[in-house]
Amino acid sequence: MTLDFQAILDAIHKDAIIKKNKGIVASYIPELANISDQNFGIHLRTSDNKEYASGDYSVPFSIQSVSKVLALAKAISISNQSIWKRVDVEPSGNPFNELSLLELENGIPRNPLINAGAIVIADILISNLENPKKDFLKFVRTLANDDSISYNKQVALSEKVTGFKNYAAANLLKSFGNLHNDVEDVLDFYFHQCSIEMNCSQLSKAFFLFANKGKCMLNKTHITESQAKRINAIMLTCGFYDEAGEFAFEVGLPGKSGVGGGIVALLPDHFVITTWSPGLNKKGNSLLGMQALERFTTKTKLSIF
Ligand SMILES: NC(=O)CC[C@H](N)C(=O)O
Repeated sequence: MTLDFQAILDAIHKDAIIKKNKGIVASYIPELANISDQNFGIHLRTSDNKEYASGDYSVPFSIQSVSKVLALAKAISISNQSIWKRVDVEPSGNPFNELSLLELENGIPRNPLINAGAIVIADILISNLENPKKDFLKFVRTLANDDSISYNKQVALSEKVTGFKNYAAANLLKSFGNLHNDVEDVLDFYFHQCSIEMNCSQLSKAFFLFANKGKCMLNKTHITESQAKRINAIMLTCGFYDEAGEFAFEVGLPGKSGVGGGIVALLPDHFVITTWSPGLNKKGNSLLGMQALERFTTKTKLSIF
C-alpha cells in the first residue's frame, strides 16, 4: 500500500490548529515572545526528493537549539577525535540549561546538544574557522542549498542581554579549562548560531545529509556515513533534553527541538520531517510538534523501531 503523505500531513495540520492547548511560547529570550502561538507548519522531504507540506511551512522562525546539530556536524567534519575528549555522549536527563552536572563532572558537558556542550562546540568552531560566523552560515546555506538563510541579529542580541545562564555555563567551562577562546567571543558565536532563521522546508533540506549517509541534497559529502550514524544516535538519545526518552517512546526517530518551536526528525534512507509550532511544553519542546510527529509515525508506521 502506498502512503498518501499529503493527506496525512493535511489531517495532522487540521487537527493541530483546532487544539486549544498549544503550549506556551518561550519568553526568556524576549524577542521570541512576539511570535504567535497560532502558527503551525509541517514539511516532509523523502529520500527520493519528493516534498509534502501543510500549514505555515514556508514561514521562517528562530531555529535555536536545532542549530546545535548543524554546528556539531561542522565541528565533526573538522576535528572528529578531539571533540570527544571535551564533550561526552550521554543523555543528561536534565533541562537544556542545567549546570549542576557540569560542575560535578569537572567541566565536561554530558553531550553536545545541551547548552554547555553546544558552547564547547562553538569554541571548537571558533578555533578552527577563519571567519566563524560567516563560514558557519555558509555551511548552513550550502546544506540547504539556499543563500537567503541568515542570522537574526535582534534575536541574537536579545539572548545576549538575558543569557545569564549561558554566561554562567561558559564561565564554568572556562574555569575547568574547557573553553579555549574568550567567553564573549564564544557566546557571540553561540547566540548568532541559535538566532538563524529558517522555515520548515529549509530545515528539511539542511538535515537531509543525516538521512543520506552524510551527503547533502546536492550529493556532496560533508561528513562520513559513520559520522552521520553517530550524530543520529546523539539526536535520538539527547535531542530533547529531559524528554529524549519520551520522544523516542512516542515518535521513535532521531530528532532535535529548539525553543523557537521547531522540531526536525528523520528516518535514515527514508525522509526528513520538520514541524513548527511555537508553543512549548514544560520541558521546552514544541507541544503540538511532538504530537504531530507521534501521529505521523503511528499512521505511517515509519520509525526506527
Ligand atoms: N533549547 C533551546 O533551543 C535553547 C537555545 C537557546 N539559545 C539557549 O541557549 O537557551
